[in-house]
Amino acid sequence: MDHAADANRTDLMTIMRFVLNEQSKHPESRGDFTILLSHIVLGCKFVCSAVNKAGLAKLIGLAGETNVQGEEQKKLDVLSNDVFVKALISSGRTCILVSEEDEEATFVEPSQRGRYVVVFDPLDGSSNIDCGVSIGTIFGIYMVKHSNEPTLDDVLQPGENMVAAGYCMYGSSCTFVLSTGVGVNGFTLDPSLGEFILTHPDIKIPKKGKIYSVNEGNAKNWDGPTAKYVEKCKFPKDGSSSKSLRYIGSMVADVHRTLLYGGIFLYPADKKSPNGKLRVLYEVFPMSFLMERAGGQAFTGKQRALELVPKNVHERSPIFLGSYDDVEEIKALYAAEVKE
Ligand SMILES: O=P(O)(O)OC[C@H]1O[C@](O)(COP(=O)(O)O)[C@@H](O)[C@@H]1O
Ligand SMILES: [Mg+2]
Ligand SMILES: [Mg+2]
Repeated sequence: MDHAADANRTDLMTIMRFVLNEQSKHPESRGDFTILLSHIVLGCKFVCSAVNKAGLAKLIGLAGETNVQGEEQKKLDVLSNDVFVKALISSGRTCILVSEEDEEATFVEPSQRGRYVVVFDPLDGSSNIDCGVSIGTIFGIYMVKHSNEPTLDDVLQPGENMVAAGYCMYGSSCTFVLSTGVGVNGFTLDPSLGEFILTHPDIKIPKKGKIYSVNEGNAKNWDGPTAKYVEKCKFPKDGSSSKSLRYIGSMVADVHRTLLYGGIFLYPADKKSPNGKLRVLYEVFPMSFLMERAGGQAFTGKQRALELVPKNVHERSPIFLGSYDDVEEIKALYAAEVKE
């Protein structure tokens, strides 16, 4: 490494410096959010390190348990969940936690309680763990209404009430993407410093993209608008070029590529899964929040995704998210179906 050049990088913006700068814009702030975020970041670094040495440390394979969704839990799912639950509770800033891996919401003891609700998917893309393909962590943060008496209503809020959302992708590099409500910023972990550095300031998704991302193996069960949309991507009739298909099967990685390159990510409803597969609170909402803040859109097939009001913590929803113009097209197809 060129240390002289490194020393000259006076603009090195670490994620904590970034959040402290944001905090200073709100003189009334007590710094609670900054502390909460520092614990989430620490959890991500811990999981990143475990993911990197998974094959060596015998962390791949099944843990022998099944989670509430009936899915087999991988060892890394279990470990990541433990890491985030401990990191979040020990921040002293959380009140209620909802994890993909836990059946019920966790209400934090009054002595350790703070003002935030955190919903999270500790490890997204589990099916890609054993082959070393990109996986991630997704989170969304709400403010509790009354911290003295937290109830499930504090969790079952529409996504537009979130105060922040983000994800960390454990890929060829470890990337943390965050929105605290205005704009979206991306940070890359410098392993030699152990710090996330701002590398993707003010991310804006291209207005239209050249990529669609969907599990085409489910095509025989799709509804009309989804089938028509994918057909248009492959065989456009308006003279435009066809779109390329890219599908990793880890939402974090598929959404990250969509955010940076543009295009659309679809996990639609189908005849076998009328509510789709992805979970509203800790997959659909955080990613929809980020997409909208980056200038894109997120649609369920019926409505703007962030306006959904979940009725239970593990509820699922179809989701179409990405570039503004691409989502407009699928919205038009669903609107036309209603008129037919
Ligand atoms: O294999 P499929 O049905 O295409 O599903 C892929 C989707 O499932 C998920 O892996 C579900 O997430 P988990 O691994 O957290 O259960 C998403 O990341 C991804 O978008
Ligand atoms: Mg997931
Ligand atoms: Mg998961």
